[in-house]
Amino acid sequence: MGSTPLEQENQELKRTLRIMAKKAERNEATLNSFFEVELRLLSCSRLSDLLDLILIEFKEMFRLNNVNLILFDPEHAARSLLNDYTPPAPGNTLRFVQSQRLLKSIYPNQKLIVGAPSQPLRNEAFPVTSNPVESCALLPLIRQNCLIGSLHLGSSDPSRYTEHVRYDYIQHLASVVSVCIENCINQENLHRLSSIDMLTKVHNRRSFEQEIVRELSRASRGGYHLACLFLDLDHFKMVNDNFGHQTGDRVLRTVGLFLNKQLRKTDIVARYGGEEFAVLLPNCDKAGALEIAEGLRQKLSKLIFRDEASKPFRMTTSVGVSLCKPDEYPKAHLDDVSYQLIQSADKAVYHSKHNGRDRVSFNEFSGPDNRKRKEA
Ligand SMILES: Nc1nc2c(ncn2[C@@H]2O[C@H](COP(=O)(O)OP(=O)(O)OP(=O)(O)O)[C@@H](O)[C@H]2O)c(=O)[nH]1
Repeated sequence: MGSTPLEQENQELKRTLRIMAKKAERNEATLNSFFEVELRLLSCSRLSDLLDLILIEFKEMFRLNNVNLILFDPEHAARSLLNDYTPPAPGNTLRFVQSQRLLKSIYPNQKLIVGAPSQPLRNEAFPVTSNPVESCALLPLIRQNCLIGSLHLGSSDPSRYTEHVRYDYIQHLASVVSVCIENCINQENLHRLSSIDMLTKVHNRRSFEQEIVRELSRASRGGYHLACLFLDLDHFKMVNDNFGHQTGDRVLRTVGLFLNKQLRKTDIVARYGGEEFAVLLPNCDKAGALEIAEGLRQKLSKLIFRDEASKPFRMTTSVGVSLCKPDEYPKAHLDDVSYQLIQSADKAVYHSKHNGRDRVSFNEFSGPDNRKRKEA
């Protein structure tokens, strides 16, 4: 027997209700995952972590085929923080622009773009892609009414982003991404500024003293040596006296640049005082540290500097080396170990100066002495 129209209507209503309940469930799950994403964005303090989250994890979290980003970076503020960063698809997923022309052409009214992209838009937003983009959301990244970038979400599903739906959440997401990008760049640059020596662009003394504790902790965990070199330019006062302070400054800048170039990325170069540089060599034993120290001394003595009248001159350097294996002092406070390691390398420089300069001396690390640190 067939059902009555009332029963049919009832069944239809029930079906609609079930669909609506499913939709509500889905929406709630989406909203929750959006909140999660937002929290993760806000907790990134490094630009590279933030970019990984956007360019790699967004794809999976939002089930997208492509996520690309353009950043307006006129003064290389972002790029300078990303020296070691490789985007997931280099050259395609992350691009930097120095002028706002491209961004202004994509967003003439600074408004979100959704739907199937036109061919020119597709070329700009998804320049090289193996996955078809049938619909997309292009989000203008705006700070203080200024376009700072563009985030492109691409899907192979033509119905994923359509012109007839409001996308309040992704608009909100774009605002959060914009704030996070700006914050990461500012925070990291501020941190960098406070840790570098403005004249030579290597670490300053404060930063060196933080780094040495960090490196000692790493060396202790890894069970390896940390070598510390002190390099003190000989008779530097004469450079200032004979050629002027500006030439002296130029010498210091050149030496800072030279040391940074000569050493590995994992080594730390710092200006410890006026004409004194300090270097940390992680995972380097005595023979290795002495060889590096001697190599630096020899190369430094061959560097040619010029005075204000372009007259060439050379300089020599006294070097002090010490090293320790911090896991041999498991009970010691790392501040005490670092204090003693610095003292030890400083003593070694003193020996070099005392024995005629332009040489490398080694001083045996005698173990941490917490009394000395407290007296100092
Ligand atoms: N141009 C310049 N000179 C500096 C700077 N900081 C310190 N100095 C100078 O570095 C010189 C250090 O002189 P001294 O400590 O006597 O050492 P030195 O002449 O190198 O002699 P030895 O170390 O004994 O070989 C002083 O003249 C300081 O004025 C700086 O930032 N720029």
